Amino acid sequence: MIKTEIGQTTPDRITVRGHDLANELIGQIDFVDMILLVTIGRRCEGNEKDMLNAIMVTVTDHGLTPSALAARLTYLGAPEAPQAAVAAGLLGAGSVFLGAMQDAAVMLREAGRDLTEDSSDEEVAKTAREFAAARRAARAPLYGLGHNIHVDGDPRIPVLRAVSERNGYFGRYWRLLLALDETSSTVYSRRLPANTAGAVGAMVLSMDLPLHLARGLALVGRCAGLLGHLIEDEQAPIGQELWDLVLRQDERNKLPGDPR
Ligand SMILES: CC(C)(COP(=O)(O)OP(=O)(O)OC[C@H]1O[C@@H](n2cnc3c(N)ncnc32)[C@H](O)[C@@H]1OP(=O)(O)O)[C@@H](O)C(=O)NCCC(=O)NCCSC(=O)C[C@@](O)(CC(=O)O)C(=O)O
Repeated sequence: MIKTEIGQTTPDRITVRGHDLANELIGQIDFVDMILLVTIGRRCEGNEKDMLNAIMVTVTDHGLTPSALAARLTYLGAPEAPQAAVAAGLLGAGSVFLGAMQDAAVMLREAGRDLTEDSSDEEVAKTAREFAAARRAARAPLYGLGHNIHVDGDPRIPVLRAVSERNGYFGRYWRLLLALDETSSTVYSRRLPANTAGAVGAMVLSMDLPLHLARGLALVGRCAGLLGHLIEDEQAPIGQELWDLVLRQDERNKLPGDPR
């Protein structure tokens, strides 16, 4: 039997996780509750909603990132297919940009396997030093650390930390992430500041949610951001200008009207 436990439908009724969509969900729960309902089969509990809302707001947009550029260039070629442009913007959400939340969660769980919530700062710092040195030796990236723009610190980190603290989710994984940041300049050629991927990874781990939600929430949130870029592109398209800019920066390309 081909089936799903997520939703069922009849001619006059749709159920989602056993709830009547029309009579129990629409107009009665919000999108963050619905995300958890379809992904893990229950609505938010305790302080989860505040955490998840903060994650969704954080990942929605970051300006002309690789994901936004991919979406707007795809939209240049296929204005009839906004879904393709959004999909193009999500395809690059991988272990380097945007999707690294999941890689960071997996790495922090591995690095913190011998730590507990009661581990001392010294134990956390020692774990971070040894783990960073081992990653360096293996030439393996420290997921959740480093940034090509926010080289002196990701402005989103202090507020995501504060959200986690006020909701009781500032635990060993957050402490380990910050300890890795702290020790990075002694292991690498420069400081690798904790970044949003690391913070979201630590938050999803601390809430004991499935790690797929780390990258998954980034995909859901960025969908809205990419939609914003497409709507803006309707009024102020940038795709052609981007293409021309790239061509012109190589003098072997000449565009109509360019000086010979
Ligand atoms: C993010 C970036 C590529 C930046 O690189 P950079 O360009 O600054 O540095 P590079 O020139 O590559 O490296 C110079 C030297 O440092 C070494 N090095 C650098 N980082 C290192 C590291 N973590 N572990 C070990 N070594 C490292 C490297 O090996 C080299 O060593 P060497 O060859 O010996 O000189 C890099 O950190 C990285 O891969 N991080 C891990 C993946 C990660 O966490 N991604 C999340 C980024 S946040 C995000 O996704 C949200 C978003 O950005 C996206 C969006 O919105 O769409 C947003 O903001 O929302």
